Amino acid sequence: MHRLKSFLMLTDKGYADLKKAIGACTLSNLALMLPFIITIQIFAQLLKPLTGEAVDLPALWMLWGGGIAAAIVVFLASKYEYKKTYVTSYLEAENSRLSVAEQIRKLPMSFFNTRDLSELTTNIMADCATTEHVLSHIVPQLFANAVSILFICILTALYDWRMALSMFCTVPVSVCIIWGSKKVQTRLSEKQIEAKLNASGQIQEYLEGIKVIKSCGLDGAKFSSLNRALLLLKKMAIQMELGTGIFITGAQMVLQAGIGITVFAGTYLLTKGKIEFIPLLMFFVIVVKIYGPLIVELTLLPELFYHRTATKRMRILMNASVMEGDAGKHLKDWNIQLDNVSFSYNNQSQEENTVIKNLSLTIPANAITALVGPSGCGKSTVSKLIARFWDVNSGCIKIGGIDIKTLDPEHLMGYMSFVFQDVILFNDTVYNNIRIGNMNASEKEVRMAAKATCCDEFVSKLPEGYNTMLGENGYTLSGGERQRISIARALLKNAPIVLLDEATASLDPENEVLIQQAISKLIRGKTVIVIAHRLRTVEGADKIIVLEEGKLTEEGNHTELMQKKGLYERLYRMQQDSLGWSV
Ligand SMILES: Nc1ncnc2c1ncn2[C@@H]1O[C@H](COP(=O)(O)OP(=O)(O)OP(=O)(O)O)[C@@H](O)[C@H]1O
Repeated sequence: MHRLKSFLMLTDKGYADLKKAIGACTLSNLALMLPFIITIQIFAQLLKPLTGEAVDLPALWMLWGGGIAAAIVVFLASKYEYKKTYVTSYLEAENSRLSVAEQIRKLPMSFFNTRDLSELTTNIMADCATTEHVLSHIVPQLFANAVSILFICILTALYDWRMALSMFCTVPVSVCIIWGSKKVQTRLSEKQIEAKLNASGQIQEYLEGIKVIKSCGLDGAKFSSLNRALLLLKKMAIQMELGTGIFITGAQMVLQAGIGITVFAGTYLLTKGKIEFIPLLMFFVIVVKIYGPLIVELTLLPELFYHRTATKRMRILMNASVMEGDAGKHLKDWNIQLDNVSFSYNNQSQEENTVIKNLSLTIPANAITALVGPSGCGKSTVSKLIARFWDVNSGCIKIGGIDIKTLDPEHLMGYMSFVFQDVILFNDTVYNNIRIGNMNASEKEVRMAAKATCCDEFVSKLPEGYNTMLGENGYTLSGGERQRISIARALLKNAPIVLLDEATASLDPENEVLIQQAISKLIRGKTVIVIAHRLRTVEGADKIIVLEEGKLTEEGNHTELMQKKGLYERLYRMQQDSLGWSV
């Protein structure tokens, strides 16, 4: 049973509930036998005149009474079963969705590098729905049916083992057929799930990229690749149905041969005088009745195989090791130090994969440090490593003398504010989008942060001011407005370390002035790391670190670096020249 818990990835409560659901389902199945047993008894009474015996009327009335009582028991047992199977399975599905989301929050970014959004959405929605279905419609029924069948098998065997043998002799053969098809079904399930993921990925890409698709005239090409993905999905779904259908139908045919064997064996025993007519009739009624649950059992087993395949990715996700660390260690000094750090995104040590190479540098506390260098030199990567989005492959990063690998990532994040070029806004009100920076902030503090970052003026023009819904990723706002909201968020968080990654790169001069004003309020008295392409914007930084191909090449302030006449000076001059460029 414990294997079932890990197979279905259940929580402790979910596992306890599943055991209750199996018990309730078994109880309900056994209760359903009561009317059947009573009907047989009534039947036996009514047929007595055929053998010259008299009908026992008081016994018959008792049986009618028993029938009514059995109906009440069936009703109560079904109600209990419903509550225990369906209600608890939906609760458990909700829990498992939450635990997947919780796990995703704790996973290192390296985990996401090999997975796309549609796969993770499938993990949270479809895989959890599969578990929900298995919990509500498969496992309890599978176990309960098995118990009921075993119960009837024992009862009939006690009465007449020869008839029991003829009734159940085909069961092991048909179960073996289904079990033997496990490999084929797993392969078909894998292919179908792969096709499903591919199709949902294509749909997502098509919808997300609709602007580019239209502007580049890719409608035809992109639509045909989406079309191909959907056709493949259809093909795989049909293959899956056919593949499963062949085995299930084959197993059912073998199973139902048991009815013929029972009739043949019963008739043979009757002609030899080894069984009486009425018991034989009862066996015939039982055999017809029992084959219903047996057929259901044969169709439920393949669903269990499918579930195993469908939840493979979810299992990998839930078993992936999360980033850990101490949440109780407090940082008191914001001096950041990188000691001989090397890093590659795919965790491989070959030179061509290494993005950061034996990098040692110091980012002084309460000062502005700029990371500059040619595109792809590793500026953003360094900032991601400092925030522990990824762990370094070798060397170490210390903040205030403490290795950040020993700190809980969420705890570490509490010391940092980020302003990225790509602002992520949620489909919520302006107010709540700012408050994300500090969920404990009062309304006054949120409004103050919005005013300080020049959000107030555009928010007051929105139809419902701070209560205006922003739509998915704030599509109703301009780039500059979105950026100001993200700075308001960071200001509200008031973290001692601020990371600015190309925060003003794509803004027009008017917006840039507003954002510079907002940023200067945000970074006052903080340890600031600025990543910038336009060197003009970091001329005033206390320290400028120049990177090239993941290595430190120069460091100093603007004047010192200009005097060195190295890479920085070259890049600076090139950018100055390009200012005169026009179309
Ligand atoms: N998630 C990722 N997975 C694999 N490689 C990555 C990933 N992110 C960045 N890289 C690679 O790492 C290298 C450094 O990227 P990074 O974004 O740090 O450079 P950058 O200096 O910030 O560039 P830019 O100035 O163009 O933004 C690049 O070669 C890039 O292709």
